[in-house]
Amino acid sequence: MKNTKELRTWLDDMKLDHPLVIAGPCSAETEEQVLKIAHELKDSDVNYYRAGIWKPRTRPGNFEGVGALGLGWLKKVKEETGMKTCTEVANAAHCKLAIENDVDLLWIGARSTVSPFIMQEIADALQGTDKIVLVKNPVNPDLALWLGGIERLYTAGIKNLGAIHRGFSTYDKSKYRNNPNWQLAIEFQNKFPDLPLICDPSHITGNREMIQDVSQVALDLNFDGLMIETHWDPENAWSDAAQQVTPTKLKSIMEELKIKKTTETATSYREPLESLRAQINVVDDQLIELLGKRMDVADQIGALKKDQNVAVLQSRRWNEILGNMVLEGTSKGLSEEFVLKMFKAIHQESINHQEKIING
Ligand SMILES: O=C(O)C(=O)C[C@]1(C(=O)O)C=C[C@@H](O)C=C1
Repeated sequence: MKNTKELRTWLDDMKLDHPLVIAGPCSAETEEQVLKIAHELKDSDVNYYRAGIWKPRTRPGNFEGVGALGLGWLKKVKEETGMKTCTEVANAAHCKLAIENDVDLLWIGARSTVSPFIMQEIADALQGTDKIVLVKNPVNPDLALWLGGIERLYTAGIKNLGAIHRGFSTYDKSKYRNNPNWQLAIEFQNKFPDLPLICDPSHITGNREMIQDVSQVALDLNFDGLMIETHWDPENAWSDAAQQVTPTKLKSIMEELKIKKTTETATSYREPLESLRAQINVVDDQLIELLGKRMDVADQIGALKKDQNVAVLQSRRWNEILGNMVLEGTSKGLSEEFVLKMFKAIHQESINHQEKIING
């Protein structure tokens, strides 16, 4: 699959003056709940009404969705409000039922994207469909697996495609339910700048208080739209209660979001930008030059260690450097997280250099 402008035709054809908005409850619970939320969202920026019908849960025993019964409720949403509808599909049977019931947009969840078998089964079941199909990232930060899933659909003749960034599972404690790992989303855009990319701040945060901020970051990073779980009574939702917002809150989130231009041609922007970018280029060259010098010194230490039969890893020295650099870095306005990440990468490169000297 190659990047082409055609990948975004379905989105361009909608001629939206705001990001694409997909909203609705995490799960369809009752017909009354589905319709009540839909009516509250009818006169808003929402383009597609979402509701999970089949819910993959981490552990058995939780509410696993109402199943095919909910498809009739989504049909009613369309009849009564005119909003288009969408739901998650996870196997061939779901795809068949969703298409038969005229669901407009289907998404594939993170737990399905991880499995090439499931992705192929879904691609075969949807062969040639003109429905929009969005693929959530796999639970683990694996760009190739994510793109591979999308490619399976593309090869099956599905051309109205897109991706949803819902964050990545981590074992580390973090303020997010699923780590946004924005760098990976940036790499995704570098490879496929025209493939529509939607952010799911509900699953990234797991916490309704953080949805506004994460949505803003997504728009600042040129995401094309947002999928936000919305419930008329979030606290009592049957699934994901902590991350759903009310329809009123969703509307205020949309109003407060600052939508920025991709770029600007005015000289008042271009001229100072060019001069600042020239400065960045000089500093980047210096950084590379210095890193090269540091590795030369590491090579010399490596030769010494080889000579004296000493181990490459020197934890005490290494921890001393890390501690000092975090202090230095934070005093210059750098975050501890960044300093640690950067020096861990430098240390790894230094070890690789010494390994080559010692064993090469
Ligand atoms: O000080 C050393 O012994 C080094 O080899 C240098 C260095 C570094 O790059 O700073 C590399 C490996 C060690 O684990 C500790 C530090």
